[in-house]
Amino acid sequence: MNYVLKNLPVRTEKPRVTGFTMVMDKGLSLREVDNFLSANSDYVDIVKLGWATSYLTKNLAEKIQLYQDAGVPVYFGGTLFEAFVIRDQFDDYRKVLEKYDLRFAEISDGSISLPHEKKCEFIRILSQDVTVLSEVGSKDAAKIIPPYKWIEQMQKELDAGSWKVIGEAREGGTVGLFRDSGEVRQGLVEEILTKIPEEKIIWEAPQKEQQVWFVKLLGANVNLGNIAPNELIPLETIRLGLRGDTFDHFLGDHRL
Ligand SMILES: O=C(O)[C@H](CS(=O)(=O)O)OP(=O)(O)O
Repeated sequence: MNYVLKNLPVRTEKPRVTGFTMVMDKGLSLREVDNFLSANSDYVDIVKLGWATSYLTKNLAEKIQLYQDAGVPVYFGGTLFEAFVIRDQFDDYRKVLEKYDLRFAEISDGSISLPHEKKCEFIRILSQDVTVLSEVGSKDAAKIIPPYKWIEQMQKELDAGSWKVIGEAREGGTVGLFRDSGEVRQGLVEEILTKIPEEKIIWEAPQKEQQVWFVKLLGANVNLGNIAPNELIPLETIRLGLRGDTFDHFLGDHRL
């Protein structure tokens, strides 16, 4: 850090299991990735190449290499997995992961209808090749999944071999964990936390108010995802109580 400030919450350091931040890259150029890493590599734990943007991204292999050389793992958004599966191309998907030397993969069913047992089967198969993150929740705002179902699916996916489960919110943060206004479905989150260990969950929380809510509930080292590249240092300040939104939260008795 650039100077000393006392009584800050202790942040976990890389490689992190908690306090983990997933950034969504939706088409950065090589130069932008280089700039991003030079400013942010201490704070980013994993990068998701959002949905199927990797299909169109130029210099994809070089871009993945840039991240991986900086010690930042990369994975394709779950929508890409769904795009292969719906076309009966799961084996091709596995080959693509191998071609790009990806060691992480996301399995989701946010845009397709997939029997849950089948989703778990994909998790079991893919987790033999790579570390699997699986996403729970629908991208369809009209599809409200009750909390007990979220818990059941998260548990089964972890049992099938997922390393962590991701709570769906989309890029905008207006579905899944959140109402269409962006407000947190608080009861859902609290109920999930009664059964699923906190360190096993990555909460997609693209909006600042959502990040603040999670930091206040679970502390500086909550796992958060779908963070925009230029919002990473701002998020760190929220985690550390160095932005107005959480400034008082971590001060305790350390006041004038
Ligand atoms: O679920 C997500 O966060 C994303 C982005 S969006 O739904 O297309 O906005 O999809 P994913 O396939 O997980 O990258």
